[in-house]
Amino acid sequence: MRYVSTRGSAPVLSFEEALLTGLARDGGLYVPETIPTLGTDELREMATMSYEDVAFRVMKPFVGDTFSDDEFKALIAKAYAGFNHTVRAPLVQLEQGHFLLELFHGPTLAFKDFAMQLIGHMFQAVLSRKGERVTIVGATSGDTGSAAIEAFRGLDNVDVFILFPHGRVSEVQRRQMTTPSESNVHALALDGDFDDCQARLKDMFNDHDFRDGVQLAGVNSINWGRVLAQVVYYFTAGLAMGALDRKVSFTVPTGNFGDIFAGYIAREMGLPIADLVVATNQNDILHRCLTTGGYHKGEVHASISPSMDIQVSSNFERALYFAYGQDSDAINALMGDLAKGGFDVGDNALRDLQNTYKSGRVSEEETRETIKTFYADTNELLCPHSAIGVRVGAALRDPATPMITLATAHPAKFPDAVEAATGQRPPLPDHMADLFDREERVTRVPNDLEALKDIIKGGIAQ
Ligand SMILES: Cc1ncc(COP(=O)(O)O)c(C=O)c1O
Ligand SMILES: N[C@@H](CCOP(=O)(O)O)C(=O)O
Repeated sequence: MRYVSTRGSAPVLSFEEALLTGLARDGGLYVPETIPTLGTDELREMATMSYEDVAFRVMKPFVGDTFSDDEFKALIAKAYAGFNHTVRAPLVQLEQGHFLLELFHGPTLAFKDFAMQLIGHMFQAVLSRKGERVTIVGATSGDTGSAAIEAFRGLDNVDVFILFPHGRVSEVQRRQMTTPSESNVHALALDGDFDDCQARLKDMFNDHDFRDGVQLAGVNSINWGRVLAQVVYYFTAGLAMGALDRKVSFTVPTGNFGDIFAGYIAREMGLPIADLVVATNQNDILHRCLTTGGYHKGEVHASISPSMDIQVSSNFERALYFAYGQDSDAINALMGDLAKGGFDVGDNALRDLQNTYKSGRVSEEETRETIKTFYADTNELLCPHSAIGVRVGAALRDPATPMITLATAHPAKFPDAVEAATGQRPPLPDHMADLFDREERVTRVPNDLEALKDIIKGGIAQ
């Protein structure tokens, strides 16, 4: 399998190279040159397999010969051994025809663990084989950062620097990033919003001297490995719901568009999916774009679903690339316009996007109301991001097609918002029970590329 950049002029890479490269050298995102498909017989066999066995079947065609089959199976087994649920991603029925896919049973309580735990083990295997070390820099609105730190803490061939927007993540999220004591972990609180963090990260990748000098690597969904690992749970959930005999739909709380794009890949691979529904919070640029075709940047408004406080949605570039028939010239033009403020999607591409994705938007008040009603009806707590998915999923579902809404984080990561809506404070699980007693270590950093580069160069282990 070969990987090409959405912008068309970066080298074509193998899976191993794409994993270590992160952002393409032309500023684009790597995508597989072709999307492999799985036949009905293979899907039928997968319907009764464990999460790990499905993961192997789904990812193997993309990974090629980077790992032997036995090595790849062992990496997958290690990745999910620490999850706190035997089926890894359980489905819970919400109401007739509407199901919740719980993706928060990993070590940091968010869906990011599914991919991050796996690519952590993949990085270790590849780096030890090559005798190389890398500097991972990540941008986070809260969950990618904690998952990355958990996956890479204490490794001696990796330094990990995480940029998060100062004051704009939940206290639990912040402490997950600032309390690990390993010297290869560096939590950087940036004066800005998540879009600033992600923009500075991409600036670092686009500064080739810096990137080569520090052996920069990325574990955001910039990295194809992240998106790939997230494709798996669409298969386990869809097949468990009988997707071979009837289509199923998914609703996905969305910000950087990596998770919903993984659903698109699952559908292209042959999983019978009816609707893929994008659910946004008040930062609704994706919903507006899918509705009107206009993608114009505004201010990021802080919300009670902070992980989705995003305006410049990185993976939307991948979606546009396919909507424009893999035309990298078109993507270069759109991304050039985005740098100046925004763009309008062409008519054909917009039709394609609208055939591929549906969308809905949920206000702050509606999010609180959904958490409250859900608690009153079920006695269960929902995280604000998952609540946004549940509300949009319920509104847009077709009664004849099962709807699976992704529950992307555990309510205990957002206790203030959940308590304000329900009066109930969700307790942290045992392994994090002393989180508020642990000492924090964080560097406050300016939204300034040169300053950040200096901080990172100075922090790398010699
Ligand atoms: C809890 C939670 N829900 C939803 C999202 C949005 O996912 P994506 O950025 O893949 O669209 C995020 C951030 O990635 C998140 O952390
Ligand atoms: N919501 C994310 C933002 C980064 O997304 P990624 O999928 O590109 O890593 C977060 O929690 O950090």
